[in-house]
Order: sequence, then C-alpha cells, then structure tokens
Amino acid sequence: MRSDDPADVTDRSAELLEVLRERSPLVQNITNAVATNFTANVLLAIGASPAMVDIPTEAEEFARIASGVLINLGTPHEEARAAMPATAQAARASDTPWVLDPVAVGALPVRTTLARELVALRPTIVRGNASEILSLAGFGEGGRGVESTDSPEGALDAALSLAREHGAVVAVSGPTDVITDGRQVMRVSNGHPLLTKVTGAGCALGAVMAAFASLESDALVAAIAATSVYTIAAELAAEKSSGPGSFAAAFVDELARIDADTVRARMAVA
Ligand SMILES: Nc1ncnc2c1ncn2[C@@H]1O[C@H](COP(=O)(O)OP(=O)(O)OP(=O)(O)O)[C@@H](O)[C@H]1O
Ligand SMILES: Cc1ncsc1CCO
Ligand SMILES: [Mg+2]
Repeated sequence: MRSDDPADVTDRSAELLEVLRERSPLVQNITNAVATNFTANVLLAIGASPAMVDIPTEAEEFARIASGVLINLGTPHEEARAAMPATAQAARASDTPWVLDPVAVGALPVRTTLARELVALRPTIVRGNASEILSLAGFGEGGRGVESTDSPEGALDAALSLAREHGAVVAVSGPTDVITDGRQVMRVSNGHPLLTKVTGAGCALGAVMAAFASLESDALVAAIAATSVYTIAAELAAEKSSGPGSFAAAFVDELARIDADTVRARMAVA
C-alpha cells in the first residue's frame, strides 16, 4: 500500500473499518465534560469500546492496556490535567498510539502551556481545527473559543511544521480536512456542515482516530481512514435529518451501519 495513493488509501480505509469491527479496540479517553457522552456513543456505534479513565494513577496504568488513547484539552480540570502527562508517557512507553486534541489553545493560558508540554511527549496524531493547529505551532493567536476562525488550507504550513518538529501526524478539520505526516499532504473532502452544529463532533473524531491508529501503524493512513468513515457517515445522516438534533441521532445510527463498500464508493481523498 502507498499512503500517498488515493486508491490504495481508500481500499485500506474500507478494510480498516472491518478490522475495527472484528477487534473492537479499547479506546481510553481523557476528554472534556461537554463531549464525553457523545464520544462514548460514537465509539460504541462504530464498533470500538470506550473507557473514560481520566484520574491520576488510574489513567496512566490504563494507557498500558488500552488499544489507543485520546487526550483532549476541552475542559481541563485539575485532576485531568494532572493525569495527562503521565498518561501520554505511559502510552508512548507501551507503544499505545495516542491522539492529542488541543481544544481552544491560543489565548487561554492553562491549556496552552499544557498543550505545549503534551505535544513534546510525541503524540501519534495531533487533531484540531485550523485555529488550534495554527496556535499550537506558534503561527496564530487561536480562534474564538473552541470554534475555528481559520481554514484548514491556511493552517497547512503550521501542520507541516508541527508534524516535522514532533514526528506526529497532524489532522486539521474543516470543510476539507487536511492531514499530513510532515512529508505527504492528503485531503478528505467528505463531510457535512451539520457536523459543526453538534458539539464535540471534532472531539469524538479524535477518539475515532485513536481507534484506527491502534489497527494501522501508518498513522497518516489511520487518520485519513478515521476522518473518511466519520465524514461519510455524516453525509448519510444529513440526508435523513431535519436539523442538528435529528442529525446527531442519525449520525450515530449511520456510524453503526456504514460498511466497507460504502466507504469505497463515497470516499473523497486526494
Ligand atoms: N463546513 C464543513 N463541511 C463539512 N464537514 C465539516 C465542515 N466543518 C467541519 N466538518 C467536519 O466536522 C468534523 C469536526 O470538525 P470541526 O472542524 O468542526 O472540529 P472542531 O472545531 O474541533 O469541533 P469541536 O471542538 O466542536 O469538537 C470533521 O470531521 C470535519 O471534517
Ligand atoms: C463547547 C466546548 N467548550 C469546551 S470543550 C467544548 C466542546 C467542543 O470543543
Ligand atoms: Mg475541537
């Protein structure tokens, strides 16, 4: 498989969805108070097994047995903050892939310092919206709170810089998601604007990336596969919904229903 060949990556993404359903990876989440329940439901729907293990001592022990780990800075309360660096180190030491989502880094001081500390602990994947990736790389001021005020294409240089400095795959979400390992740049154009009307849609995508990264050692391919399956399910859900509320429910349904053939038919990666 060539990770810069769209046909190869499409095939592998479809296959990884089937592998995920067979293996049901255990995904540990240290995530925010807003997105916790939605994230667990998204993981269950797609076929993974969620565990919100986020307090000191337990979290770092669990990272050794989890298939993948998400560390999300959305509401970084004291206990979660204390658990994060040790959990990242334990994940690294035990070859558990881990994803960092630097929610709202930039102007907010506590999470910005913490994000800099965590990114130096070598996440497998850094996932954020364009404003978050720009500020984590030191290229911008950050967005308006948790929402992006920048475009993924405008964050490409920041993503390349972060990826090269930290040896991570960087996935920038938006209308077209831009994903890079610091050498290759791939773009996924699936998705639907209703995803931005459900809080925690980006946060839950980070957890899905942790699931895929546990199945595929090429983290670029894992991030693309996760993004594609997720955003294709969103397209299917949008066809059946009348607004953000029914979309959220339909999206979880479509994550549970989506199959490899649908991924092959609809995936728009280049
Ligand atoms: N305008 C859009 N059209 C289609 N898909 C979109 C659009 N904007 C975002 N998405 C998709 O929505 C998902 C979440 O991306 P988004 O950029 O909203 O994350 P986020 O800002 O970190 O979200 P949150 O912080 O609320 O969890 C991604 O899968 C992305 O592909
Ligand atoms: C709304 C919100 N506030 C902090 S985290 C979060 C979830 C989306 O990032
Ligand atoms: Mg976010």
